[in-house]
Amino acid sequence: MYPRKVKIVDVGPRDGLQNEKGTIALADKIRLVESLADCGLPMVETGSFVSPKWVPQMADSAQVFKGIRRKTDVVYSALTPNMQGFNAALEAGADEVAIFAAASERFSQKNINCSIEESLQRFAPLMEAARDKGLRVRGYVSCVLGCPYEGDIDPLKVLNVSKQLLAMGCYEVSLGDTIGTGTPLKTARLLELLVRQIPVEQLAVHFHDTYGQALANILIALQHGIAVLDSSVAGLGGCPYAKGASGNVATEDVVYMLQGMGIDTGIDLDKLVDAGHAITQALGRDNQSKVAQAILAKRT
Ligand SMILES: CC(C)(COP(=O)([O-])OP(=O)([O-])OC[C@H]1O[C@@H](n2cnc3c(N)ncnc32)[C@H](O)[C@@H]1OP(=O)([O-])[O-])[C@@H](O)C(=O)NCCC(=O)NCCSC(=O)C[C@@](C)(O)CC(=O)[O-]
Repeated sequence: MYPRKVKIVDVGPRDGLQNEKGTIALADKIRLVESLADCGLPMVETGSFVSPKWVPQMADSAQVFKGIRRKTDVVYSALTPNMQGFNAALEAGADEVAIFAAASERFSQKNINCSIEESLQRFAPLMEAARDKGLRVRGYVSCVLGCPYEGDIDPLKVLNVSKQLLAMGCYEVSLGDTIGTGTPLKTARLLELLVRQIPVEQLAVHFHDTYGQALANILIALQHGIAVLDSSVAGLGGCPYAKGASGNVATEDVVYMLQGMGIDTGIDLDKLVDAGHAITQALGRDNQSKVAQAILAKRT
């Protein structure tokens, strides 16, 4: 009924840190990526090559990529909105890139300054360049279960954008509940529609935990056969263009739940708790992971 093995993509160094207002030392960013890789995570979203005017915190992504000690079995990926970002990511040594579209017109305008249709046109040359270079491209769809500007989103819009990203050559689409308003019932309705038309191997889920629904929604995703989950160590994060959006579901909480279900992730939970503790200490932030809080309390 559930997948036996699940791939977790930790997006903490990108989605987790992009919204931080204060300066984060380059060394802390590098340490975070390296420590996540050391936990056994197969993929770490390491940075983003977007306009530094739009997202200043990601302005040093090239230095992060260049500074990390790499493990050969880990994919270090980057977010790229256009050719400029793609070229910079390639130059910095990203193993793969992700393009990001939305199921909401207004969010698309706020986030990347163009319509959904224009964003897809912008991605076309990037997809061609990636094909030429043999680089895999992941696709994101934001606002799949609600938009900060439009409210409810028609699941058919999510289906439509997802299919277009896959038709353009993305190997997988990650479905973003950007503001965390999804509930299990809404998630089930969306996924029932999607898995009828898209091979489940091409779907991933990306839940923010703003309303505390993320683990319940992940369980629904697993029931639909989805075996790729995005999360962020210590529950870091938030989208700068979605007011009030809190962090992604905490990786520690996801790993703990999956371990309890007998699902293999290949991740060392104790090391993960250490990684989350180190970055929250560096940021001077509370750790949002309940599991990390419990394990850390037990240790002392
Ligand atoms: C897409 C743009 C660039 C369009 O922004 P624009 O202003 O329309 O772009 P432009 O092409 O007119 O260029 C304007 C300026 O930006 C520069 N520029 C242009 N492109 C780049 C680039 N790649 N890297 C660096 N600089 C760039 C370009 O060089 C120029 O510089 P200027 O001449 O003014 O000095 C902008 O809107 C942008 O950067 N947006 C990024 C927004 C973002 O990163 N949002 C957060 C990530 S999405 C997210 O969190 C959701 C997700 C993925 O996690 C899933 C979920 O939870 O839903």
